[in-house]
This record gives sequence, C-alpha cells and structure tokens, in this order.
Amino acid sequence: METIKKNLTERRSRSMIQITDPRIEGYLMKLQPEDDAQILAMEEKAREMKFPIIDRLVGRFLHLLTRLKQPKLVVELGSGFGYSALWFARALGEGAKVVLTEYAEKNIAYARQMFEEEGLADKAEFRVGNALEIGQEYDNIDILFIDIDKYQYPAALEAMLPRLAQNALVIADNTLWYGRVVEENSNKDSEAVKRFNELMFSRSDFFTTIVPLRDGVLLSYRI
Ligand SMILES: C[S@@+](CC[C@H](N)C(=O)[O-])C[C@H]1O[C@@H](n2cnc3c(N)ncnc32)[C@H](O)[C@@H]1O
Repeated sequence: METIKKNLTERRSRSMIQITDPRIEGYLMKLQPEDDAQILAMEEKAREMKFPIIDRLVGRFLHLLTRLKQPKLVVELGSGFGYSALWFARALGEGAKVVLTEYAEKNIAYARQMFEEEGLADKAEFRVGNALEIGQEYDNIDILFIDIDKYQYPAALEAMLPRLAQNALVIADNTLWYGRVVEENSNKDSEAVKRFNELMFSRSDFFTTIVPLRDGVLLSYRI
C-alpha cells in the first residue's frame, strides 16, 4: 500500500510544473499587499480548505482588465465561493454586474455573504446550478470567465460563443494546467485544455494569447 502511495505521489509531482519560479511568485506577492477584509478572509478560507481559487496575482489581473474593458455584463462559469467574482465586482462601473454560477449552494451562500459585507451585492447575480445551462440564459456578455472543471472547457466555449457581445473578452484560467499541456501521457482534463487552447488560437474572429501567470490565463478578444 505504502509503495503504491509513494509511486502515485512521485507520478503526481513529476506531472506538475510550476509555471512561474516560486521565488518570482513570492516577489510578486510581496509587491501586491492587500488589506480588504473580505479578500483576505476568502484567501484564508481557500488555504484552509485547499480550495483552488485564482489567487491574488490573477485576481488583480482580472480586476485591471475589467477596469480597462468597462463591461456591462460579466458571466463567470465556476465561481466557487466568489473570490474571482469579487475581484470583477470591485472593478465594475455603475449599472454593471457579474453573474456567479456554481453547483455548490453553500459556496454561493458564502459568496453572497461576502458581497453583502463588501457592499457589492447589487453588482452580482448569484446562481446555483450548471454553469453551462445558466450561462446560456444571458446575451451580450462583455467578459466571459471560464474556471469550471477542465474537461468542460471546449463544451463551455461552444455553448457560450453565441452569447458573446461584439468585442467580448474571453478569459480562461488554468490553460497551462500545471504544465500537463506539454505531456504525452495526458488525461481527459489535459486533453480538453489543449483542445480548448487550440480552438481559441485557431479562430480568426478572436485574437488570443496566454499569459503564463500562475497556471496560465488565456485571453481572447473578439475582433
Ligand atoms: C476552480 S473552482 C472556481 C474558483 C473561482 N473561480 C475562484 O477563483 O474564486 C471551480 C468551481 O466550479 C464548480 N463547477 C465545476 N463545473 C461546474 C459546472 N458545470 N457548473 C457549475 N459549477 C461548476 C465547482 O463546484 C468549483 O467550485
């Protein structure tokens, strides 16, 4: 049993590539202090639960993109307990909103509480259920953020393309998938991430790049 566990651990660590050198990540984190109570509480909760949030570096990046883009409607596929959505919401202007979608009701309840404490509940819609189904209820989406289970990325793209506004921005997290995109022995998540990246880069109606920040953030602008 111990040997099996050891082999599994070794195989896992072999198949994880930290995209950015940890010393650089540490340096970047030090440059980006945070004193917002809700952001700090959510980061602490993620650490305790080992819950995969986008993290502060990507949060700030999304926040900046949102300020530049000034969207009226942001739709998030896979909101967890609302950390990434809070970064969007804090950057939204008058009358704009972010739609949170998430399977787990208790995560959405926590997100709502955090948004209320932050005074931003009026900038959000909190939806429990399948993100792909809920997402399709919206039109003219200015920013689509994809952070659901990785095997669903290509299907999410197909479902959501007709719902995007002209000049929409598609943002997807984990598009380097801890380096598994360069491995030969991949599984269905890795295959889906690779297919999703190829789909996005092959489209002439989108201009796409991947920023190798944390686990790779894909940005795709609809021309
Ligand atoms: C990586 S976490 C999201 C983290 C969040 N974006 C953040 O950074 O704060 C992915 C979440 O998506 C949810 N999820 C995965 N597939 C989903 C689907 N099809 N519909 C709704 N939620 C989904 C999971 O329950 C999980 O909470």
